[in-house]
Amino acid sequence: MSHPNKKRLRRSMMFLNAQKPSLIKDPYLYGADSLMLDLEDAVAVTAKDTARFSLYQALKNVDYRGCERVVRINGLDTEYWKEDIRCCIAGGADVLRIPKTEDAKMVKAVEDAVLAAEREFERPEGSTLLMAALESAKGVMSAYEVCTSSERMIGIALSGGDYTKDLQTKITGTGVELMGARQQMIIAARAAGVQCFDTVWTDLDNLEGFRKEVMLIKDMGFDGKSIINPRQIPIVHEVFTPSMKEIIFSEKVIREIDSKRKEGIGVFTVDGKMIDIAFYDGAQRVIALAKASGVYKGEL
Ligand SMILES: CC(=O)SCCNC(=O)CCNC(=O)[C@H](O)C(C)(C)COP(=O)(O)OP(=O)(O)OC[C@H]1O[C@@H](n2cnc3c(N)ncnc32)[C@H](O)[C@@H]1OP(=O)(O)O
Ligand SMILES: O=C([O-])CC(=O)C(=O)O
Ligand SMILES: [Mg+2]
Repeated sequence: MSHPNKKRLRRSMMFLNAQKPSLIKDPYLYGADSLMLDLEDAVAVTAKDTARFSLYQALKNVDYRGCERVVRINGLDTEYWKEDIRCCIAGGADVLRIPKTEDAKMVKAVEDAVLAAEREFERPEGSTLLMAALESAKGVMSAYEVCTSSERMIGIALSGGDYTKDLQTKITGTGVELMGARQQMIIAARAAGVQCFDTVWTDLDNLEGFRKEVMLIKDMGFDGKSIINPRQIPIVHEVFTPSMKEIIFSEKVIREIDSKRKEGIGVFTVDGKMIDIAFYDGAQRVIALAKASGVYKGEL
């Protein structure tokens, strides 16, 4: 099974609380690549049923205008997750985010419930995608097995709040406590051919610190970031969208490699930088990201 949306653009994945009907009505207006409607930690235990009901109504009745609808279900150690899944599939969610994922067995349990619900509500089998949040040392240690646990898996996301609790440290704002997890997760995701997303930044008014963190994770290779507030969207998009300078350089690299190959030349320079075939895929990736982000005006 290969799903057309498995690798779509997911620079910004914005959480919103499914408990508040006002929040989930028209949030696509903010322009995040994906919306993550939360049934888990943003929803008080006393409001789980009402949140699920308002989520179902929103999935059924709101036109999200192409914005991907991810739902974070409750954890597998709760009494809620099975009903969450039925409600998501009945409503037509695009992706389910599994919180606190520790191993492939947990993904398989969700996959079984999703397939049963797709049959029950007559949705195409395999149409619902999955992603897994890793929120513990054990989860991060299992990153590769989780990435390869299901054909439905789009990728893994670091969940720094719960993860640092498990590591017996805290979010410092410097990123030092998340370094090992980020490195291990991006390597696992790339080895498995799936996407990798960074954790939320909760220090809402510190937008400079946020920008630094986005730049760091972009340079590490991440595909995007979980976010919690519309103010964070333009920063993520600015950092993740290739600049005109990068686009023009990548075009030159692609064209020069194509033409030098015909002349039998393997290594040369572009704007004073050594280039050979090893740089081809990276340049193609910049152009693909520019196209997906809607900023490419060239002819490649
Ligand atoms: C550790 C974890 O588990 S993280 C995942 C769970 N957390 C969440 O889902 C939290 C999502 N975010 C939020 O609920 C809010 O942004 C808060 C509570 C953090 C801050 O709320 P506020 O102080 O109201 O933020 P702010 O003043 O920037 O809001 C501005 C506008 O954006 C809206 N807004 C804020 N956050 C969101 C959001 N995540 N999605 C959609 N709209 C939002 C507000 O409703 C407000 O709209 P209005 O001007 O029409 O009233
Ligand atoms: O997924 C996230 O980034 C939010 C979260 O649950 C956590 O930090 O524990
Ligand atoms: Mg968490």
